[in-house]
Amino acid sequence: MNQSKEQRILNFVLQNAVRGDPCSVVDTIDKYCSQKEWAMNVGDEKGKILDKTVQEANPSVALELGTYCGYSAVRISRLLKAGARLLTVEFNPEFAAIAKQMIEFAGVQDKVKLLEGPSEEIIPQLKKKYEVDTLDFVFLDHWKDRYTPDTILLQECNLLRKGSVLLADNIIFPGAPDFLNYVRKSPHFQCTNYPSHLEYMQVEDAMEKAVFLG
Ligand SMILES: CCCNc1ncnc2c1ncn2[C@@H]1O[C@H](/C=C/CNC(=O)c2cc(-c3ccc(F)cc3)cc(O)c2O)[C@H](C)[C@H]1O
Ligand SMILES: [Mg+2]
Repeated sequence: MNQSKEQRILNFVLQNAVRGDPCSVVDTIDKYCSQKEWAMNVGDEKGKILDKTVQEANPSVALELGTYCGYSAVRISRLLKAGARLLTVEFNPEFAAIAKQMIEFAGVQDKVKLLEGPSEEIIPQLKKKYEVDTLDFVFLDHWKDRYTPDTILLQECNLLRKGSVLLADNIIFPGAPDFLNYVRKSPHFQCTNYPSHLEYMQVEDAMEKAVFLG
């Protein structure tokens, strides 16, 4: 049975990237997805915005919603300080298996915990089952219509603290209009927009940072 695109991306990394080098894994995925097959990784242009936001937040505990192939999990975890950790959530078992191998090949498995299941089930478990107090950083890159319900759920579960940073991908394309509305209208968030382009394309896109004010 022929391979999936995600399996082809992983194989290209296993054969062309440097084991234990997260930057080479990120660059190799970008090379494959810009030259051979497009895929919905955040990519290098928006990835640089992600990098700066992560470095500014310097999180001890970070959460990612929507692991997919693990591109942004590797990209985020390479910037984490000693002892810091990234929890990344993926409910598609095939993608979770790909991402697990990607994370291990990059050598960041000690910083990244891949949680397999739907975010709406996992978020309420973070405190008790995954020993999270509050989240310092959250990257939203899963189904776009789930950004708002999950942002509300994070608040209901008391997982955000004053200064927690949310960063959302695809504000313009495919778009997350209800999320944009929600955070920009809420008195509990301070928002910043970062115009950019869709990964590997010359199509407008943007990221939105929403800092929780408590
Ligand atoms: C209901 C369960 C919710 N809870 C969930 N819990 C856990 N995991 C979840 C949940 N919901 C989804 N996931 C997982 O996250 C991933 C999903 C990622 C979604 N990303 C996009 O759709 C997108 C599209 C384009 C795009 C641009 C241009 C085009 F022409 C086409 C596409 C670009 C982009 O940058 C994009 O990020 C993964 C595939 C999926 O299994
Ligand atoms: Mg995206």
